[in-house]
Amino acid sequence: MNCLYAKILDDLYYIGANDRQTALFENMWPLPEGVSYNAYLIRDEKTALLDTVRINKVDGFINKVLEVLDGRKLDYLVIHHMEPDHSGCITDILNLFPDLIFVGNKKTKSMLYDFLELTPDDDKFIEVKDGDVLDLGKRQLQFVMTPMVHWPESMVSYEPNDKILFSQDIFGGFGTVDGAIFDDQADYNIFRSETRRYYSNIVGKYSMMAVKAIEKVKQLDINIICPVHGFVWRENPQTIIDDYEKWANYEVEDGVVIVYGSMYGNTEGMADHLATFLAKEGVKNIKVFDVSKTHASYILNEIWRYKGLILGSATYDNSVYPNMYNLLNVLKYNKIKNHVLGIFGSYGWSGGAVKDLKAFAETGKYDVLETVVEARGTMHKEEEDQLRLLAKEMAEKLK
Ligand SMILES: Cc1cc2nc3c(=O)[nH]c(=O)nc-3n(C[C@H](O)[C@H](O)[C@H](O)COP(=O)(O)O)c2cc1C
Repeated sequence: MNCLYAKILDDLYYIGANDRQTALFENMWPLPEGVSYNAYLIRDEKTALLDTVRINKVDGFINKVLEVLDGRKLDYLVIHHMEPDHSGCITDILNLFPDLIFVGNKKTKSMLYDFLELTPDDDKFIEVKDGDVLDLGKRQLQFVMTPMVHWPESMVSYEPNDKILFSQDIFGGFGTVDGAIFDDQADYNIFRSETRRYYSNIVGKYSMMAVKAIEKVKQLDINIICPVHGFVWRENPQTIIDDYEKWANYEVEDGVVIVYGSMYGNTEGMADHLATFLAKEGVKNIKVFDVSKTHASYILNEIWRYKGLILGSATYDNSVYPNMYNLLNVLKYNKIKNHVLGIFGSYGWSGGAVKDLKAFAETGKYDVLETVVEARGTMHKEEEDQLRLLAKEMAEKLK
């Protein structure tokens, strides 16, 4: 039965599960490299389980919890986050240890009823607020509220003796933990893109709240970060703090993402010409995506990374191409900032795509390039020259 287990420190254990079976996280985001659900168990004068895993991994998880408890009962179940990928086994754990005491905040308590129909008595639920401490014996857990990162009840806890942050979704990423549970056992560069894809698609829209949460946890002296997805950071926790801080502040690198929506190749041809012109202008990182082919989560991941964004669309029923419309919505609700935006498109008779792209540009905080290129049918010499100009304007902005 799949279940991962590792000793982090004396009487502190990682218990988690790799999920390579689920195709789509939240039934939306592709998981080609899987995802891990991480929980932690502290064996002190009191025992405490920090979160659980998704229900599809319940059997292995329960076995491992029992093994690590080694005959002891579970005193506390700390719930940092009620999303089902972490709360999925709560009822099973409660069935095993009916006397356990839940630890959560006010919102957690109501969610226990909303999602699991659990109504613990007052003496079976410790309601914590910012700064409250749960004493386990040698170790304590100090709670820090991190609302909307990325649910209202989300909170983290800090263990001051060993300087450990149990950070729930914050500092997590997609990708299974393949043998290497700790950051010093693996090359993070291999996982960075999947971590950014997790951030940009799952946490990104709450970036304002993420900035606040990161500011709060940065006040703590941290040696180890234990998130609920991905590595345990014990060698270089600052690496993931720096990455998250950068992404939450929409800090970007030089480079351009071109995304196009095209049925018969006219818009695609413009995109390829534009990429060539950008390269000639000396732009180094250029990525071109067909909006109908690449899942929006990958496109958003690259947009989150690079400063330049150029959107091109064929006209479809007087409007922007439907799959591009979907991406525009993704960009809108993620409140993308710090980007230079270019626009191009193609139409057959009365147009519509470029008009819609221009209207989209006004909905966000984009630095919109002056040249907008619109071809009737295929790109002609005039549009080719305009695309060259558009590339030049973008390159100038990246200098
Ligand atoms: C299903 C369909 C619907 C279209 N609707 C419109 C339209 O409403 N207005 C318009 O000007 N052109 C319309 N066109 C024409 C395309 O926008 C035009 O052929 C464009 O060059 C296609 O670009 P592409 O080769 O990148 O797909 C439509 C084309 C198709 C195939």
